[in-house]
Amino acid sequence: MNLTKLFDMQKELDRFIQSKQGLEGDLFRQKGLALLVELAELANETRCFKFWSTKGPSERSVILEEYVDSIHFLLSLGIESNLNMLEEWPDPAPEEDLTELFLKTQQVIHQFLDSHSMSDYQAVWSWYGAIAAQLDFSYDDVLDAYLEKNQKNYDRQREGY
Ligand SMILES: O=c1ccn([C@H]2C[C@H](O)[C@@H](COP(=O)(O)O)O2)c(=O)[nH]1
Repeated sequence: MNLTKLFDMQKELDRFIQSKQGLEGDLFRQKGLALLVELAELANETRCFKFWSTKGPSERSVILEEYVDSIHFLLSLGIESNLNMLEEWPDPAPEEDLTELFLKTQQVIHQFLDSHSMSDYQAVWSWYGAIAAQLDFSYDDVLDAYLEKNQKNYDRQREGY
């Protein structure tokens, strides 16, 4: 999937949020922690690791919205570190069960937060691609949900979130 339009939309949204909140400067570390939190929220909605519970996962739409919250912060981190020239979503990492995918993704996010490198940034995208595949989300599903949540984020700022 081509990422150029998403980077452009994210840049606009970030600019809007920062001006609304009266913020300037580097928010890389805050956004890094935000991405780790969103990843954990996503894992929590899938309930993939909750061997002690018989309750099933949340509704698909809830899981998809959590997924695209991560995509917002992943795009935003790319913009903060001038890596938004990445044009295509890198191929997904190999299939594994969801628990393993969440652990690997968390690991590569930490690596990227330390290195700021393009290769680690691409690796984070690859692991998110593998999570999407495992959850049966197509690129179109992700794109549509991103567009919807992007709009919701503007609305929330306007309503004083
Ligand atoms: O600089 C920012 C800050 C927040 N968000 C978006 C990403 C998520 O969709 C949402 C997270 O909000 P919470 O519901 O986790 O508060 O905010 C951005 O896109 N850019």
